[in-house]
Amino acid sequence: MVTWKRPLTLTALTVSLLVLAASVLPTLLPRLRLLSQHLLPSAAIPVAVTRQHSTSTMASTSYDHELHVALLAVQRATLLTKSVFHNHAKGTLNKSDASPVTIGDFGAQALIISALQHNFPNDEIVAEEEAKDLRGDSGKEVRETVWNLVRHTQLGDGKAEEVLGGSVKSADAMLDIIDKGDSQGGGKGRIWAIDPIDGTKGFLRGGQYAVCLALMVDGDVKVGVLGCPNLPVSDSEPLKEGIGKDASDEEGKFGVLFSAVEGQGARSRGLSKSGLQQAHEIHMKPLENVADATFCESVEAGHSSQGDAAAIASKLGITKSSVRMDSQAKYGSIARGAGDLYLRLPVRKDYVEKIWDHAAGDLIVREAGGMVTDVEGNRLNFKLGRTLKENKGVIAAPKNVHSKVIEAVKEVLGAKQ
Ligand SMILES: Nc1ncnc2c1ncn2[C@@H]1O[C@H](COP(=O)(O)O)[C@@H](OP(=O)(O)O)[C@H]1O
Ligand SMILES: [Mg+2]
Ligand SMILES: [Mg+2]
Ligand SMILES: [Mg+2]
Repeated sequence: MVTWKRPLTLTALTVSLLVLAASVLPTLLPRLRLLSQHLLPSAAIPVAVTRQHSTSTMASTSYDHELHVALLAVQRATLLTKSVFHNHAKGTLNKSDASPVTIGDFGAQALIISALQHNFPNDEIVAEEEAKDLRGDSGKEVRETVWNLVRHTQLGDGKAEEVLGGSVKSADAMLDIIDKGDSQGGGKGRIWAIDPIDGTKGFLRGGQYAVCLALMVDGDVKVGVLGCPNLPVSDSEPLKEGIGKDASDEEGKFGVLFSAVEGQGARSRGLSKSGLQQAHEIHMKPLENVADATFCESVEAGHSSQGDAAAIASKLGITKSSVRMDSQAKYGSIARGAGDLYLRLPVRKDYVEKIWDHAAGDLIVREAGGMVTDVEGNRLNFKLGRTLKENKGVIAAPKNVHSKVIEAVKEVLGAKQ
C-alpha cells in the first residue's frame, strides 16, 4: 500500500499547485504583458505565423523572402519574353477560347513555377497556361523551341540564379513544371497566381504586356509583382500606348518592375538583366476634381466596353481622351501616378474575369493609395477559385473619387438594362 501512497500524495500536491496557478495567472498576465511592452521595443515582440514551406523557418509576416523570389522570378521571365519578341517567330497557338498563347507564355510560366517550387515546395499555384499542346509528337516542335528558351534564360547575377534554384533539368521536367499551375485556388492557404504574359495580344503587337505574379494567403493578396518590359522606366513620363524606348537595353536596363506587399506600400524599379535595381515608393496622383482625370482602358474592345467608358467619362466631365493599353500595365501606370483611373467594363454578361489578370495589380494600386472594385463597388474576391465569379468588370481610382466614379458607372450601365 505504501507504494501507492507516495504517488497519490504527489498527485494531490501537483493538482493543488495547478489550481493555485490557474487562480493567480489571470491577474498576473496583464501585468507581465504591460511590463514586456515597456521593456521590449515593439519590433522585438514576435508575431507567429505558420509557414508551410521548408526553406525558411523564421516566423514573420514581412514576406521579405516571398517578395525577393517573386521579383527575381518575374525579372528573369521578362528576359525570356524579350528574347521571344526580338529573336523568334512568336509560335502562336490558339486556345480553346480562341485567345492566343505564345512560346513566350509557356516559357515564362515554366521559369516562374520552377523558382516557386524551389523556394516554396508546399505552396499551390494557379497559372494561366497548361502544357497539353507541348506534349507528344504533335507538340514536339513548340516543346523544343520553348525548352531552348527556358534553358538559356538566366539572370546575369549568379547569386540571383542561386535564389531561383538555377535552370530546369529537362524538357519533360519543364512540361510537368508548367502543369503544376493547375490548382483550383480558393480561400485557404498559400496560393500563387501567375499570368506569364498578360496582354498576349499587346505582346504580339509590340504594345504593352506584363508578367504577373501574386501570392494570396487565405484568399487575400499579400505580395504582388508586375514586370512591364515596354513601359518607360520613369514614373513621370506621360501615359501612352505603345512600346517604350528600347535604347536603355544597351545598359542592361529596360521597362519597369512594380511590387507591393500588403501594409508595406507599393514600389517600382527598373527591370534589369542581372540583379534587382534600387526601388522607390510609388503613389497614386492626388486628384481633387475627377473631371481632370486621365483614364485608361483595354486596347481590345472585346475585353472592355469602350463605348460605356466614354459615356462614363462624359458623365464625370472628363474631357481628356482615354489611354488604351494592354495588360496589367494599366494598374501599374495609375499606381505610379502616370494616369488616374482604370475602367474595365463588361462586354459580355457570361465572361468571368480570371484571378491572374488582377491579383498583383489590385494590391499594387491599393498599396499606392487607390481603391479597386468591380462595377458594383465591391472589392475583388480572390477566394472563389481560378475566377472572380462574383465580380463583373474593374474600377480602379484614387480613394477620394472612387465612389463618384461608381455612381457614374451605375448610371450608365443601369440605363442599358
Ligand atoms: N471577353 C473578355 N472580357 C474581359 N477580359 C477578357 C476577355 N477575353 C479575354 N480577356 C482577358 O483579357 C486579358 C487582357 O486584358 P487587357 O485587355 O487589359 O489587355 C487577357 O489576358 P491574357 O492576355 O493573359 O490572355 C484575357 O485573360
Ligand atoms: Mg491568355
Ligand atoms: Mg491575362
Ligand atoms: Mg496571359
